Amino acid sequence: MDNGSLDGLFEELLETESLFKNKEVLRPAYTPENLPHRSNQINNIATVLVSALKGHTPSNILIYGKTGTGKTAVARYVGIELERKSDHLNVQCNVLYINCEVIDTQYRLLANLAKQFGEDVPMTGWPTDQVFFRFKEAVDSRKQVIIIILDEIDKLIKKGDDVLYNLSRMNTDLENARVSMIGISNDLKFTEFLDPRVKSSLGEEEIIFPPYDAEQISDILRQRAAIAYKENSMDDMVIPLCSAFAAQEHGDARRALDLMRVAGEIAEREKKNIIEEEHVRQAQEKIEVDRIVEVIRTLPTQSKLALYSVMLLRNNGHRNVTTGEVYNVYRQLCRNVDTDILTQRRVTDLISELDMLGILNAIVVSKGRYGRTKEIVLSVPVESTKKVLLEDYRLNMLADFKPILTAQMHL
Ligand SMILES: Nc1ncnc2c1ncn2[C@@H]1O[C@H](COP(=O)(O)OP(=O)(O)OP(=O)(O)O)[C@@H](O)[C@H]1O
Repeated sequence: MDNGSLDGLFEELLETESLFKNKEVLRPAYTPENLPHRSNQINNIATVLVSALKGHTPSNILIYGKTGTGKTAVARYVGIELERKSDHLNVQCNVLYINCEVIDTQYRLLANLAKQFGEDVPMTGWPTDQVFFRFKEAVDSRKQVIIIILDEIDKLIKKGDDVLYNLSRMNTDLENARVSMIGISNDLKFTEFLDPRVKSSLGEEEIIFPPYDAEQISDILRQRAAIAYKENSMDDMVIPLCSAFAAQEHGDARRALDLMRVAGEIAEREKKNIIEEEHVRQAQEKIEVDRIVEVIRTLPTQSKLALYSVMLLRNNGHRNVTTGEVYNVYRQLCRNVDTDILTQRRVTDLISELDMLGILNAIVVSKGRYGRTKEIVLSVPVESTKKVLLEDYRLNMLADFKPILTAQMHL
C-alpha cells in the first residue's frame, strides 16, 4: 500500500460514523460510579472503613470471589468515596491501590508504597528492612489513616508472607498514623498457606462476592451500554445474548463487557449501523481464540514441540494422528533444535495437558491386536496457532521443517 492510499484509508475510517459514544468506559481501567447488585458488599465495606473517618483503625478486610464479580470495581469505588468524604470532613485518610500481579515481590511492594509517600527508594538494591523502615517513617510523619488495597494478594504470598506479617503488625510501632489492609483474591484457599497470625489478622472481616446471574449481568450491560454506545445502535437481543454467554462461564461481568465491546468493534468494521446477534457470536469466537492463542504463547517449549508435531502430521494429510506418530515427529524436532528428548510416556502426558487446556482433542481408540492409542485432532485454528508457535525462537528455525514419516497404517 503506498502512502497515498493509507492516507485515504485513514480519511475513510475517520468519516465512518462510529457506533461508540465513549469506548473508554468499556475498558478495564474504568471504575463505574454506579454498581448494580453490589449494594450489600458496598455497605459491608463502608461499614468497616467508616472508622477511618473517625481517625480510628478500620479492621482489615479480605474480599473473595471469582473473576469478574466486581471485587476490584467495588473496592476502588468505596476507596474513592471514602477519600472524598474525608476531604470534606478534613480528616487525613488515603487509600492506596496495589495490583500484586504487577508488583509481585515484597521489596517492590514496599518500595512502591514508600514512593507513594514521596520517599526516594530505588526499585532494587536496598535491604528490605530499610525500605520498610522508610515507609513506616513516612506514614507516621503525621496523623492519618492509610488503607492499602492489595488486589490479587495471592500472587504476592507465593513469594512469602513476611511483608503481610510486617504490615499487619505495623500499627503497634506507629505513633500518629494507622494502617489497614484490604486483600482481594479469587483463590478461596490462598490463606491456607499463610502464617496463622497473618491469616487471622488479614481476615478480620471477610466479604464474599457471589457470581452474577444472567439477569444481573444484563442490568450491568444496559447501564454501561447507555454511556458507551450511541442510541439505537444495538439489536434488542445483543445484551441478553452477551449476558447468557457470560453467565454460562460463571457470571463474569468482565467477559460480558468484553463481548459487548468486541461485538461493537466487529459491527463497526463491517460498516453496520447496528450491532446484531451475529456480531456477538463472532465476538464470542474471537475472544475464545484469543484466549487459547495466549495459552499457547505461554506453554513450555516441550509442549510447544509436541503441539507442533501434531500440526505437522495433520499438514501432511494424516487424518488419524496417533501418539506414536506424534512421538516420532517430536523426536525429529528435538534433534533439530538440540533439546532434550522426553520419554514417550512424558510426551503422552503433555498431550493430555494440551487436551485439558482445550487446544487439542485426544480420544483413546482400540487398534485391536495393536493395543490402544490416542487419536488426536486440533481444536484450534491452524494458522494462528502456527504463527504463535513460530514466535518462539527455538521453534522459529523449524518453520519449513519436513518430518520423515513412517507409512501410516490403515486398520
Ligand atoms: N456491579 C457492577 N456494575 C457495573 N460494572 C461492574 C459490576 N461488577 C463488575 N463490573 C465491571 O466488570 C469488570 C470486571 O470487574 P472487576 O475487575 O471488579 O472484577 P474482579 O472481581 O476484581 O475480577 P478479577 O478477580 O478478575 O480481578 C469491570 O470492568 C467492572 O467495571
